[in-house]
Amino acid sequence: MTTTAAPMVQVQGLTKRYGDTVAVDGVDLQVRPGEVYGFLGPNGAGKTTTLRILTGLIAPTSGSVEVLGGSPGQAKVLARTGSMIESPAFYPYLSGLDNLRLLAEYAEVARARVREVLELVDLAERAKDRFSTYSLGMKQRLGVAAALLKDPELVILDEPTNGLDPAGMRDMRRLIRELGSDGRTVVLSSHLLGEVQQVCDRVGIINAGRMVAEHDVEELRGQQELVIRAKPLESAHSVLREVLGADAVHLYDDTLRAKVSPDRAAELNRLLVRADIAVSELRSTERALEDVFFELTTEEKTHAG
Ligand SMILES: Nc1ncnc2c1ncn2[C@@H]1O[C@H](COP(=O)(O)OP(=O)(O)OP(=O)(O)O)[C@@H](O)[C@H]1O
Repeated sequence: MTTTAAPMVQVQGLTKRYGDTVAVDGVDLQVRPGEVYGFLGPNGAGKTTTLRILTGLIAPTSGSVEVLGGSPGQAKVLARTGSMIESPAFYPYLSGLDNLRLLAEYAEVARARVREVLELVDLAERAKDRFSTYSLGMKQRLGVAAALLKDPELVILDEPTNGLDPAGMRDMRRLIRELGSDGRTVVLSSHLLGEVQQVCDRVGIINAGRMVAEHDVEELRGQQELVIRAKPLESAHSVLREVLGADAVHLYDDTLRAKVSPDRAAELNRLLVRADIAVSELRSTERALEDVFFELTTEEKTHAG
């Protein structure tokens, strides 16, 4: 665990182009010591590209990237970083144990550490079975075990639950939470909101190569809004827009969602009734991360034209 407050990862204006494709477009992000940071975005948003840059696998086109106070790929940085980017490669005919022993030897890590990481990822009992007999979840957990061999301060995992069944996902989530509570800093990418909500402290949302938001998960979850069901809905929409501003009211299925404090419910109800609108429901709710995500990514699309 690090005692300095300096960020573990500091990225500014990061851009990566492949010919005409801009995979990552001016991304800023900051990962703080000890947090589990979720890098969330739909397929093709630029998550893997960014994580590959953070681990020094590829070079950025432009922008500044600092990992653990150094440059990605530098030996002293790699020594303190563990990563699993895309599916980890292991020898199918060797056991999990022997695969890790080979890696440990290569990385000059003590053999005893192999047992420790197998325990950590809950694979000790199947350690002597061939890799090819493992379930996808076990293969992924072995990938995490490999990433942990050097006892890294920073762990970078690209879509660690991708393709796993519900039980495999649950085990992986539990493992990530354990890593986080151990004082390690974890950066993971995911296209699953629920997952990020369950395991991360902070989330950076990326869409079409651009960072659309960076928030505390609690802060996002804690945002309140009013759900209003009324007839005619369009009239209710225009009344609320007038009072609250166009940005604060959205149509969502057959309801209106207003980003206001629940204290204003009675006042808004009065206004609607006075305008001859029948209000059948008016309640406050916490905004789901999914709504926030949807709103941010569609806004971004609109801005991008
Ligand atoms: N080596 C490459 N050559 C050309 N284009 C690439 C390359 N790698 C990624 N891209 C493109 O860059 C964009 C971002 O890809 P990236 O893999 O980073 O997204 P992602 O968010 O990780 O999505 P996924 O979850 O689908 O992997 C995509 O349009 C992708 O096709």
